[in-house]
Amino acid sequence: MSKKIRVLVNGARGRMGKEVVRAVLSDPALQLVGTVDPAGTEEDAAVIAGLPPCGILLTGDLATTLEATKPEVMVDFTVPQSVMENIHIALQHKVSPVVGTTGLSEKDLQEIKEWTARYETSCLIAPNFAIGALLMMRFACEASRFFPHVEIMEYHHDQKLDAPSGTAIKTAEAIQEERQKIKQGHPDEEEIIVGSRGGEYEGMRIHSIRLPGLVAHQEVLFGGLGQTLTIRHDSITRESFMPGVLAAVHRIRKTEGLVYGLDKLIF
Ligand SMILES: NC(=O)C1=CN([C@@H]2O[C@H](COP(=O)(O)OP(=O)(O)OC[C@H]3O[C@@H](n4cnc5c(N)ncnc54)[C@H](O)[C@@H]3O)[C@@H](O)[C@H]2O)C=CC1
Ligand SMILES: O=C(O)C1=N[C@H](C(=O)O)C[C@H](O)C1
Repeated sequence: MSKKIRVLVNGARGRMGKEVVRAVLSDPALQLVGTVDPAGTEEDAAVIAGLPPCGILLTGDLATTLEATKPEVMVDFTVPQSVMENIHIALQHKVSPVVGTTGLSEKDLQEIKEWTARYETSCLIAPNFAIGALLMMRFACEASRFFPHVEIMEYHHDQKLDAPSGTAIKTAEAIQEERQKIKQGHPDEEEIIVGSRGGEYEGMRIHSIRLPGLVAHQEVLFGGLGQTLTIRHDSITRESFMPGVLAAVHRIRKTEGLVYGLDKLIF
């Protein structure tokens, strides 16, 4: 059997981190070597994830843990405030980040690209790891060639820190490359309550809904003459992201530079 890929999970105490710990432990080709989360150190990562102990304890400092455990890949589901520093530290240690954390700007992506070149280490930034979400984005791009009037509605749990979601931003960016440029809505429309028409990206409106009970959902709604078309994806549980995360962990070391979007790695 070929050598196992050594994996560190950053944010291992979070909703996604626990799911990733379970997924990595269930994949015989991967070896969980480290778990980091300042919210709860010295606890067994598998126990936190609801499994029998695996002997890997949570630690609080990424750089020290990278040096001690020597992973090849760091999976990061943390918070927008720390993700840039996490990526920089991992790349400095020649560890490939597989990043699901959202809230990164275009400027951030440019900086990460420069780091990947400087440290000669690949990095994946994937706003959404669910295969269905990738297809939703792809189908939305296709539809926007025929229906340039489009609004994006994203629905998430109310603990989410960033708005709009990384997926909505990626969808709008991808649609923008395909669709005819137009100004949507009535030229004289007025917002009586500020924000009613949502955020604007290149003439497209993005609406962010936050409610308990939701996980991660998105509708791309197109309007044309006498018809509408809705393309919708629902992540009902966070397991939906795991096949994509595992595929990325398996492939990231075989690629170079910055990869933005899981579609670039698997389609
Ligand atoms: N790309 C994708 O497919 C998906 C992306 N996400 C994104 O992943 C991120 C995490 O989401 P959740 O797990 O729901 O959040 P969460 O709040 O449940 O977990 C975040 C964890 O990161 C930890 N953390 C905070 N600062 C840290 C640091 N400096 N180093 C290490 N750990 C740190 C927190 O203590 C917490 O345990 C969010 O940005 C979210 O938008 C979530 C689901 C899917
Ligand atoms: O915070 C979440 O939960 C999610 N975040 C990602 C995003 O911002 O698009 C991916 C998914 O929608 C879940």
